[in-house]
Amino acid sequence: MLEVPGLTHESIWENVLDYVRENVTSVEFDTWFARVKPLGLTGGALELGVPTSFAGDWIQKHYGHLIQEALLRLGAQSPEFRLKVVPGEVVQDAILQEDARVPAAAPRTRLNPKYTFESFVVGPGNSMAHAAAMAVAEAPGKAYNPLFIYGGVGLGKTHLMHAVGHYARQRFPEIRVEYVSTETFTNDLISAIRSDRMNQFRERYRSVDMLLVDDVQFIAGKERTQEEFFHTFNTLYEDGKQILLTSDRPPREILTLESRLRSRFEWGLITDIQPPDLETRIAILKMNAERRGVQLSEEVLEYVARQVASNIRELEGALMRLIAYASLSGVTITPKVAQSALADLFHTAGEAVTMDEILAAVAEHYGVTPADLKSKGRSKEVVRPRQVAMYLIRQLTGASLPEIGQFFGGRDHTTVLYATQKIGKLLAEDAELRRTVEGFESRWAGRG
Ligand SMILES: Nc1ncnc2c1ncn2[C@@H]1O[C@H](COP(=O)(O)OP(=O)(O)OP(=O)(O)O)[C@@H](O)[C@H]1O
Repeated sequence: MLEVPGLTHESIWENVLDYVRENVTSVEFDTWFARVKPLGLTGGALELGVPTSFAGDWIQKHYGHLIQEALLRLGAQSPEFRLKVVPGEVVQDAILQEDARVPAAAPRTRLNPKYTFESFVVGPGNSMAHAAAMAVAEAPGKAYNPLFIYGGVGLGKTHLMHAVGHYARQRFPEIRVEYVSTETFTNDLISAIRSDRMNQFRERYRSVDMLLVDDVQFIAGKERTQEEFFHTFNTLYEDGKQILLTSDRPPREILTLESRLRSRFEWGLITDIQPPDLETRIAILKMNAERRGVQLSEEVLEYVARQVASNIRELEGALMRLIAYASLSGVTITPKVAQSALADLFHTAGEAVTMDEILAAVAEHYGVTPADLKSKGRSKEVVRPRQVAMYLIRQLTGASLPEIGQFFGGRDHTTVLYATQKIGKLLAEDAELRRTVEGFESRWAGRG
Protein backbone atom coordinates (compact mmCIF):
# COMPACT_ATOMS: atom_id res chain seq x y z
CA MET A 1 0.00 0.00 0.00
CA LEU A 2 2.42 2.70 1.04
CA GLU A 3 5.72 1.21 0.06
CA VAL A 4 7.15 4.42 -1.19
CA PRO A 5 10.65 5.80 -1.18
CA GLY A 6 10.71 8.68 1.23
CA LEU A 7 7.79 7.24 3.12
CA THR A 8 9.29 4.64 5.38
CA HIS A 9 7.23 2.65 7.84
CA GLU A 10 8.59 4.97 10.53
CA SER A 11 7.40 8.11 8.79
CA ILE A 12 4.03 6.53 8.02
CA TRP A 13 3.65 5.64 11.69
CA GLU A 14 4.75 9.11 12.73
CA ASN A 15 1.94 10.55 10.61
CA VAL A 16 -0.55 8.09 11.99
CA LEU A 17 0.48 9.04 15.51
CA ASP A 18 -0.10 12.72 14.77
CA TYR A 19 -3.63 11.91 13.77
CA VAL A 20 -4.24 9.63 16.73
CA ARG A 21 -2.84 12.20 19.13
CA GLU A 22 -5.41 14.70 17.93
CA ASN A 23 -8.24 12.28 18.49
CA VAL A 24 -7.62 10.62 21.84
CA THR A 25 -6.98 11.89 25.34
CA SER A 26 -3.45 12.21 26.64
CA VAL A 27 -3.99 9.34 29.05
CA GLU A 28 -5.17 7.05 26.27
CA PHE A 29 -2.30 8.12 24.09
CA ASP A 30 0.33 7.49 26.72
CA THR A 31 -1.21 4.20 27.76
CA TRP A 32 -1.72 2.62 24.38
CA PHE A 33 0.40 4.33 21.77
CA ALA A 34 3.61 5.43 23.41
CA ARG A 35 4.96 1.87 23.32
CA VAL A 36 3.87 0.81 19.88
CA LYS A 37 6.75 0.48 17.48
CA PRO A 38 6.57 0.42 13.68
CA LEU A 39 8.33 -2.75 12.51
CA GLY A 40 8.03 -2.54 8.76
CA LEU A 41 5.83 -2.86 5.72
CA THR A 42 5.11 -6.52 5.14
CA GLY A 43 2.99 -7.70 2.25
CA GLY A 44 1.54 -4.22 1.82
CA ALA A 45 0.52 -3.95 5.45
CA LEU A 46 2.03 -1.79 8.13
CA GLU A 47 3.35 -4.02 10.86
CA LEU A 48 3.32 -2.67 14.38
CA GLY A 49 4.98 -4.09 17.46
CA VAL A 50 3.03 -4.08 20.71
CA PRO A 51 4.27 -5.13 24.14
CA THR A 52 1.51 -7.63 25.00
CA SER A 53 -1.33 -9.42 23.26
CA PHE A 54 -3.72 -7.64 25.57
CA ALA A 55 -2.45 -4.28 24.32
CA GLY A 56 -2.75 -5.55 20.75
CA ASP A 57 -6.36 -6.65 21.20
CA TRP A 58 -7.26 -3.44 22.92
CA ILE A 59 -5.69 -1.25 20.26
CA GLN A 60 -7.32 -3.25 17.50
CA LYS A 61 -10.74 -3.05 19.08
CA HIS A 62 -10.74 0.54 20.24
CA TYR A 63 -8.39 2.35 17.94
CA GLY A 64 -8.29 0.19 14.81
CA HIS A 65 -10.65 2.52 12.98
CA LEU A 66 -8.53 5.55 13.90
CA ILE A 67 -5.39 3.95 12.53
CA GLN A 68 -7.28 3.04 9.34
CA GLU A 69 -8.54 6.57 8.99
CA ALA A 70 -5.07 7.98 9.44
CA LEU A 71 -3.70 5.68 6.75
CA LEU A 72 -6.50 6.64 4.39
CA ARG A 73 -5.66 10.30 4.93
CA LEU A 74 -2.11 9.54 3.88
CA GLY A 75 -3.39 8.33 0.54
CA ALA A 76 -3.38 4.57 1.14
CA GLN A 77 -5.89 2.86 -1.13
CA SER A 78 -6.86 -0.07 1.07
CA PRO A 79 -4.98 0.49 4.27
CA GLU A 80 -3.98 -2.52 6.27
CA PHE A 81 -2.06 -2.88 9.46
CA ARG A 82 -1.07 -5.81 11.62
CA LEU A 83 -0.27 -5.84 15.30
CA LYS A 84 2.46 -8.18 16.37
CA VAL A 85 3.47 -8.95 19.92
CA VAL A 86 7.17 -8.38 20.39
CA PRO A 87 7.83 -10.68 23.34
CA GLY A 88 10.53 -9.88 25.81
CA GLU A 89 11.75 -6.90 23.90
CA VAL A 90 11.47 -3.58 25.61
CA VAL A 91 9.60 -1.59 23.05
CA GLN A 92 11.20 1.78 23.02
CA ASP A 93 9.13 4.81 23.67
CA ALA A 94 9.52 6.17 20.19
CA ILE A 95 7.86 9.44 21.01
CA LEU A 96 10.22 10.44 23.79
CA GLN A 97 13.21 9.00 22.02
CA GLU A 98 12.70 11.20 19.04
CA ASP A 99 12.51 14.23 21.18
CA ALA A 100 16.18 14.18 21.97
CA ARG A 101 16.14 17.76 23.17
CA VAL A 102 13.87 16.95 26.07
CA PRO A 103 15.82 15.48 28.98
CA ALA A 104 15.15 11.78 29.46
CA ALA A 105 14.02 12.26 33.03
CA ALA A 106 11.51 14.94 32.18
CA PRO A 107 7.92 13.91 32.76
CA ARG A 108 5.87 13.04 29.71
CA THR A 109 3.72 15.64 28.16
CA ARG A 110 1.48 15.59 25.17
CA LEU A 111 3.83 17.82 23.25
CA ASN A 112 4.31 16.69 19.69
CA PRO A 113 8.07 16.25 19.20
CA LYS A 114 7.81 17.56 15.66
CA TYR A 115 6.39 20.92 16.66
CA THR A 116 9.52 22.86 17.59
CA PHE A 117 10.82 26.32 16.78
CA GLU A 118 13.42 24.73 14.51
CA SER A 119 10.72 23.23 12.32
CA PHE A 120 8.63 26.39 12.24
CA VAL A 121 9.12 28.51 9.14
CA VAL A 122 8.82 32.22 9.90
CA GLY A 123 7.18 34.48 7.33
CA PRO A 124 5.32 37.77 7.26
CA GLY A 125 2.05 36.16 8.37
CA ASN A 126 3.39 34.63 11.56
CA SER A 127 6.47 36.63 12.54
CA MET A 128 4.73 38.56 15.31
CA ALA A 129 3.24 35.45 16.84
CA HIS A 130 6.59 33.69 16.52
CA ALA A 131 8.45 36.53 18.27
CA ALA A 132 5.91 36.63 21.08
CA ALA A 133 6.08 32.86 21.48
CA MET A 134 9.87 33.01 21.65
CA ALA A 135 9.73 35.73 24.29
CA VAL A 136 7.36 33.65 26.40
CA ALA A 137 9.48 30.53 26.01
CA GLU A 138 12.59 32.45 27.09
CA ALA A 139 10.96 33.95 30.16
CA PRO A 140 7.80 32.08 31.16
CA GLY A 141 5.41 34.11 33.28
CA LYS A 142 7.39 37.28 32.71
CA ALA A 143 7.08 38.41 29.12
CA TYR A 144 3.42 38.35 28.16
CA ASN A 145 0.84 36.68 30.32
CA PRO A 146 -1.36 35.29 28.99
CA LEU A 147 -0.18 35.03 25.42
CA PHE A 148 -3.20 34.66 23.17
CA ILE A 149 -2.54 33.47 19.60
CA TYR A 150 -5.39 33.36 17.14
CA GLY A 151 -5.77 32.59 13.46
CA GLY A 152 -7.47 30.41 10.87
CA VAL A 153 -7.48 26.64 10.67
CA GLY A 154 -4.16 24.88 10.12
CA LEU A 155 -1.95 27.95 10.31
CA GLY A 156 0.44 26.77 13.01
CA LYS A 157 -1.10 27.88 16.30
CA THR A 158 -0.73 24.46 17.90
CA HIS A 159 2.74 24.09 16.43
CA LEU A 160 3.91 27.36 18.00
CA MET A 161 2.33 26.49 21.31
CA HIS A 162 4.12 23.15 21.47
CA ALA A 163 7.35 24.85 20.43
CA VAL A 164 7.07 27.12 23.46
CA GLY A 165 6.59 24.07 25.67
CA HIS A 166 9.60 22.24 24.23
CA TYR A 167 11.83 25.25 24.39
CA ALA A 168 10.90 26.11 27.95
CA ARG A 169 11.46 22.50 29.05
CA GLN A 170 14.82 22.49 27.38
CA ARG A 171 15.88 25.73 29.04
CA PHE A 172 14.35 25.03 32.43
CA PRO A 173 14.36 21.24 32.85
CA GLU A 174 12.36 21.39 36.07
CA ILE A 175 9.48 23.27 34.56
CA ARG A 176 6.09 21.55 34.49
CA VAL A 177 4.32 22.10 31.21
CA GLU A 178 0.77 20.96 30.63
CA TYR A 179 -0.74 21.02 27.16
CA VAL A 180 -4.45 20.49 26.86
CA SER A 181 -7.10 21.06 24.25
CA THR A 182 -10.16 22.86 25.51
CA GLU A 183 -12.13 19.76 24.67
CA THR A 184 -9.93 17.57 26.87
CA PHE A 185 -10.09 20.13 29.66
CA THR A 186 -13.87 20.02 29.47
CA ASN A 187 -13.98 16.22 29.35
CA ASP A 188 -11.58 15.92 32.27
CA LEU A 189 -13.74 18.32 34.22
CA ILE A 190 -16.90 16.37 33.50
CA SER A 191 -15.35 13.08 34.53
CA ALA A 192 -13.85 14.67 37.66
CA ILE A 193 -17.27 15.95 38.66
CA ARG A 194 -18.88 12.58 37.97
CA SER A 195 -16.33 10.61 39.92
CA ASP A 196 -16.03 13.14 42.70
CA ARG A 197 -12.38 13.85 42.00
CA MET A 198 -12.39 17.60 41.73
CA ASN A 199 -9.39 17.91 44.03
CA GLN A 200 -7.22 15.89 41.70
CA PHE A 201 -8.50 17.84 38.75
CA ARG A 202 -7.61 21.14 40.39
CA GLU A 203 -4.28 19.86 41.55
CA ARG A 204 -3.44 18.75 38.04
CA TYR A 205 -4.18 22.02 36.30
CA ARG A 206 -3.28 24.46 39.02
CA SER A 207 0.10 23.07 39.93
CA VAL A 208 1.83 23.53 36.60
CA ASP A 209 4.33 26.21 35.64
CA MET A 210 3.04 26.59 32.12
CA LEU A 211 -0.45 25.83 30.93
CA LEU A 212 -1.02 25.59 27.19
CA VAL A 213 -4.69 25.59 26.25
CA ASP A 214 -5.54 24.93 22.62
CA ASP A 215 -8.68 26.04 20.78
CA VAL A 216 -10.08 28.04 23.66
CA GLN A 217 -12.99 29.21 21.48
CA PHE A 218 -14.66 25.90 22.34
CA ILE A 219 -15.16 27.14 25.86
CA ALA A 220 -17.94 29.38 24.53
CA GLY A 221 -21.32 28.57 26.02
CA LYS A 222 -19.91 26.03 28.50
CA GLU A 223 -20.65 27.68 31.81
CA ARG A 224 -19.18 25.17 34.18
CA THR A 225 -15.98 24.88 32.17
CA GLN A 226 -15.67 28.66 32.08
CA GLU A 227 -16.16 28.85 35.81
CA GLU A 228 -13.49 26.25 36.50
CA PHE A 229 -11.13 27.70 33.95
CA PHE A 230 -11.57 31.13 35.47
CA HIS A 231 -10.28 29.84 38.81
CA THR A 232 -7.49 27.85 37.20
CA PHE A 233 -6.46 30.97 35.33
CA ASN A 234 -6.48 33.13 38.46
CA THR A 235 -4.45 30.68 40.52
CA LEU A 236 -1.80 30.30 37.86
CA TYR A 237 -1.70 33.98 37.04
CA GLU A 238 -1.33 35.04 40.65
CA ASP A 239 1.50 32.55 41.09
CA GLY A 240 3.28 34.06 38.10
CA LYS A 241 2.82 30.94 35.99
CA GLN A 242 2.66 31.21 32.23
CA ILE A 243 -0.62 30.76 30.38
CA LEU A 244 -0.78 30.40 26.62
CA LEU A 245 -4.02 30.24 24.72
CA THR A 246 -4.88 29.64 21.10
CA SER A 247 -8.15 30.24 19.35
CA ASP A 248 -9.52 30.61 15.87
CA ARG A 249 -10.67 34.15 16.67
CA PRO A 250 -9.81 37.01 19.05
CA PRO A 251 -11.41 37.05 22.53
CA ARG A 252 -13.93 39.70 21.68
CA GLU A 253 -15.30 37.53 18.87
CA ILE A 254 -15.83 34.54 21.12
CA LEU A 255 -19.49 35.00 21.77
CA THR A 256 -21.07 33.69 24.96
CA LEU A 257 -17.74 34.01 26.73
CA GLU A 258 -18.09 35.42 30.23
CA SER A 259 -16.77 38.93 30.31
CA ARG A 260 -14.48 38.25 33.26
CA LEU A 261 -12.75 35.57 31.22
CA ARG A 262 -12.67 37.69 28.10
CA SER A 263 -11.00 40.51 29.94
CA ARG A 264 -8.43 38.12 31.39
CA PHE A 265 -7.66 36.78 27.94
CA GLU A 266 -6.94 40.37 26.97
CA TRP A 267 -4.61 41.11 29.88
CA GLY A 268 -1.45 39.97 28.16
CA LEU A 269 -0.63 40.03 24.49
CA ILE A 270 -3.01 39.11 21.70
CA THR A 271 -1.36 38.26 18.42
CA ASP A 272 -2.65 36.71 15.24
CA ILE A 273 -1.35 34.39 12.54
CA GLN A 274 -2.23 35.19 8.96
CA PRO A 275 -2.18 32.73 6.05
CA PRO A 276 1.34 32.28 4.69
CA ASP A 277 2.46 34.01 1.52
CA LEU A 278 3.72 32.00 -1.44
CA GLU A 279 7.38 32.13 -0.40
CA THR A 280 6.63 30.86 3.07
CA ARG A 281 4.49 28.07 1.67
CA ILE A 282 7.31 27.02 -0.62
CA ALA A 283 9.77 27.06 2.28
CA ILE A 284 7.44 24.90 4.37
CA LEU A 285 7.03 22.39 1.55
CA LYS A 286 10.74 22.29 0.98
CA MET A 287 11.46 21.59 4.61
CA ASN A 288 8.82 18.87 4.71
CA ALA A 289 10.10 17.18 1.57
CA GLU A 290 13.65 17.25 2.87
CA ARG A 291 12.57 15.75 6.16
CA ARG A 292 11.14 12.86 4.21
CA GLY A 293 14.28 12.53 2.16
CA VAL A 294 12.57 13.61 -1.06
CA GLN A 295 14.10 16.10 -3.48
CA LEU A 296 11.63 18.26 -5.37
CA SER A 297 12.33 20.88 -8.01
CA GLU A 298 11.52 24.52 -7.39
CA GLU A 299 8.80 24.34 -10.05
CA VAL A 300 7.07 21.45 -8.36
CA LEU A 301 7.29 23.15 -4.98
CA GLU A 302 5.83 26.31 -6.40
CA TYR A 303 3.10 24.43 -8.21
CA VAL A 304 1.95 22.70 -5.03
CA ALA A 305 2.30 25.89 -2.98
CA ARG A 306 0.01 27.68 -5.40
CA GLN A 307 -2.69 25.04 -5.06
CA VAL A 308 -3.22 25.41 -1.33
CA ALA A 309 -3.13 28.93 -0.05
CA SER A 310 -4.84 29.10 3.27
CA ASN A 311 -4.17 26.00 5.32
CA ILE A 312 -0.73 24.57 6.03
CA ARG A 313 -2.13 21.24 7.14
CA GLU A 314 -3.71 20.84 3.72
CA LEU A 315 -0.51 22.00 2.10
CA GLU A 316 1.39 19.24 3.89
CA GLY A 317 -1.36 16.78 2.99
CA ALA A 318 -1.04 17.70 -0.68
CA LEU A 319 2.69 17.07 -0.56
CA MET A 320 2.24 13.69 1.12
CA ARG A 321 -0.30 12.67 -1.46
CA LEU A 322 1.89 13.80 -4.28
CA ILE A 323 4.84 11.76 -3.01
CA ALA A 324 2.63 8.72 -2.51
CA TYR A 325 1.06 9.11 -5.96
CA ALA A 326 4.36 9.49 -7.74
CA SER A 327 5.87 6.54 -5.97
CA LEU A 328 2.90 4.28 -6.50
CA SER A 329 2.89 4.99 -10.21
CA GLY A 330 6.69 4.95 -10.39
CA VAL A 331 7.05 8.30 -12.09
CA THR A 332 9.35 11.23 -11.42
CA ILE A 333 7.66 14.21 -9.87
CA THR A 334 7.30 17.01 -12.41
CA PRO A 335 4.83 19.91 -12.31
CA LYS A 336 2.68 17.91 -14.72
CA VAL A 337 2.67 14.88 -12.45
CA ALA A 338 1.85 17.17 -9.55
CA GLN A 339 -1.02 18.58 -11.53
CA SER A 340 -2.62 15.25 -12.24
CA ALA A 341 -1.90 13.94 -8.74
CA LEU A 342 -3.58 16.87 -7.10
CA ALA A 343 -6.45 17.12 -9.57
CA ASP A 344 -7.04 13.47 -8.93
CA LEU A 345 -6.83 13.71 -5.20
CA PHE A 346 -8.65 16.93 -4.46
CA HIS A 347 -12.02 15.53 -5.32
CA THR A 348 -13.83 18.64 -4.27
CA ALA A 349 -11.85 21.03 -6.45
CA GLY A 350 -14.15 22.57 -8.98
CA GLU A 351 -17.35 21.43 -7.28
CA ALA A 352 -19.42 24.45 -6.46
CA VAL A 353 -19.66 25.33 -2.80
CA THR A 354 -23.21 24.92 -1.46
CA MET A 355 -25.42 27.13 0.68
CA ASP A 356 -25.48 24.45 3.38
CA GLU A 357 -21.71 24.24 3.44
CA ILE A 358 -21.37 27.99 3.87
CA LEU A 359 -24.06 28.11 6.52
CA ALA A 360 -22.41 25.31 8.52
CA ALA A 361 -18.96 26.89 8.34
CA VAL A 362 -20.18 30.34 9.36
CA ALA A 363 -22.22 28.89 12.22
CA GLU A 364 -19.23 26.95 13.47
CA HIS A 365 -17.01 29.99 13.27
CA TYR A 366 -19.35 32.03 15.43
CA GLY A 367 -20.15 29.25 17.86
CA VAL A 368 -23.84 28.99 16.95
CA THR A 369 -25.82 26.35 15.05
CA PRO A 370 -27.05 26.48 11.44
CA ALA A 371 -30.58 26.29 12.85
CA ASP A 372 -29.92 29.45 14.90
CA LEU A 373 -28.98 31.26 11.72
CA LYS A 374 -32.11 30.12 9.94
CA SER A 375 -34.33 30.91 12.92
CA LYS A 376 -36.24 34.11 13.55
CA GLY A 377 -33.92 34.93 16.47
CA ARG A 378 -32.82 38.58 16.60
CA SER A 379 -30.18 38.44 19.35
CA LYS A 380 -26.85 39.97 18.47
CA GLU A 381 -25.20 36.53 18.70
CA VAL A 382 -27.03 35.46 15.56
CA VAL A 383 -27.84 38.61 13.60
CA ARG A 384 -24.32 39.41 12.43
CA PRO A 385 -23.32 35.78 11.67
CA ARG A 386 -26.56 35.42 9.71
CA GLN A 387 -25.73 38.51 7.67
CA VAL A 388 -22.22 37.21 7.03
CA ALA A 389 -23.63 33.87 5.85
CA MET A 390 -26.09 35.64 3.54
CA TYR A 391 -23.31 37.80 2.17
CA LEU A 392 -21.01 34.85 1.49
CA ILE A 393 -23.78 32.80 -0.10
CA ARG A 394 -24.59 35.70 -2.37
CA GLN A 395 -20.93 36.13 -3.30
CA LEU A 396 -19.98 32.50 -3.72
CA THR A 397 -23.02 30.69 -5.06
CA GLY A 398 -25.26 31.56 -7.94
CA ALA A 399 -28.27 31.82 -5.61
CA SER A 400 -30.68 34.73 -6.13
CA LEU A 401 -31.89 37.01 -3.33
CA PRO A 402 -35.31 35.26 -3.09
CA GLU A 403 -33.63 31.84 -3.06
CA ILE A 404 -31.39 32.91 -0.22
CA GLY A 405 -34.38 34.35 1.64
CA GLN A 406 -36.17 31.04 1.19
CA PHE A 407 -33.12 29.16 2.48
CA PHE A 408 -33.07 31.31 5.61
CA GLY A 409 -36.48 30.20 6.81
CA GLY A 410 -38.59 32.03 4.23
CA ARG A 411 -37.31 35.57 4.68
CA ASP A 412 -38.08 38.34 2.26
CA HIS A 413 -35.50 39.08 -0.45
CA THR A 414 -35.18 42.66 0.83
CA THR A 415 -33.83 41.28 4.11
CA VAL A 416 -31.13 39.46 2.18
CA LEU A 417 -30.36 42.57 0.18
CA TYR A 418 -30.06 44.62 3.34
CA ALA A 419 -27.73 42.01 4.91
CA THR A 420 -25.42 41.85 1.91
CA GLN A 421 -25.23 45.64 1.65
CA LYS A 422 -24.64 45.99 5.36
CA ILE A 423 -21.74 43.51 5.36
CA GLY A 424 -20.36 45.07 2.18
CA LYS A 425 -20.26 48.41 3.99
CA LEU A 426 -18.84 47.02 7.22
CA LEU A 427 -16.02 45.30 5.37
CA ALA A 428 -14.58 48.70 4.58
CA GLU A 429 -14.56 49.73 8.24
CA ASP A 430 -14.02 46.58 10.27
CA ALA A 431 -10.66 44.88 9.74
CA GLU A 432 -11.57 41.89 11.87
CA LEU A 433 -14.72 41.20 9.90
CA ARG A 434 -12.77 41.63 6.69
CA ARG A 435 -10.29 39.01 7.85
CA THR A 436 -13.08 36.62 8.70
CA VAL A 437 -14.88 37.08 5.39
CA GLU A 438 -11.67 36.87 3.38
CA GLY A 439 -10.73 33.72 5.24
CA PHE A 440 -13.99 32.13 4.12
CA GLU A 441 -13.63 33.41 0.58
CA SER A 442 -10.15 32.01 0.21
CA ARG A 443 -11.29 28.71 1.69
CA TRP A 444 -13.69 28.30 -1.18
CA ALA A 445 -11.67 30.09 -3.81
CA GLY A 446 -12.14 28.44 -7.16
CA ARG A 447 -15.26 26.59 -6.11
CA GLY A 448 -17.77 29.29 -6.81
N1 LIG B 1 5.18 28.18 9.93
C1 LIG B 1 5.14 26.85 9.83
N2 LIG B 1 6.24 26.16 9.53
C2 LIG B 1 6.21 24.82 9.40
N3 LIG B 1 5.12 24.07 9.57
C3 LIG B 1 3.99 24.71 9.90
C4 LIG B 1 3.95 26.13 10.05
N4 LIG B 1 2.68 26.49 10.37
C5 LIG B 1 1.98 25.35 10.42
N5 LIG B 1 2.75 24.28 10.14
C6 LIG B 1 2.32 22.88 10.09
O1 LIG B 1 0.97 22.85 9.65
C7 LIG B 1 0.22 21.87 10.33
C8 LIG B 1 -0.97 22.53 10.99
O2 LIG B 1 -0.51 23.37 12.04
P1 LIG B 1 -1.26 23.48 13.46
O3 LIG B 1 -1.87 22.17 13.83
O4 LIG B 1 -0.32 24.10 14.41
O5 LIG B 1 -2.41 24.49 13.06
P2 LIG B 1 -3.50 25.18 13.96
O6 LIG B 1 -3.43 26.62 13.62
O7 LIG B 1 -3.33 24.82 15.38
O8 LIG B 1 -4.82 24.56 13.38
P3 LIG B 1 -6.25 24.27 14.05
O9 LIG B 1 -6.99 25.54 13.99
O10 LIG B 1 -6.84 23.21 13.17
O11 LIG B 1 -6.02 23.77 15.45
C9 LIG B 1 1.18 21.23 11.32
O12 LIG B 1 1.67 20.03 10.78
C10 LIG B 1 2.30 22.25 11.46
O13 LIG B 1 3.53 21.64 11.75
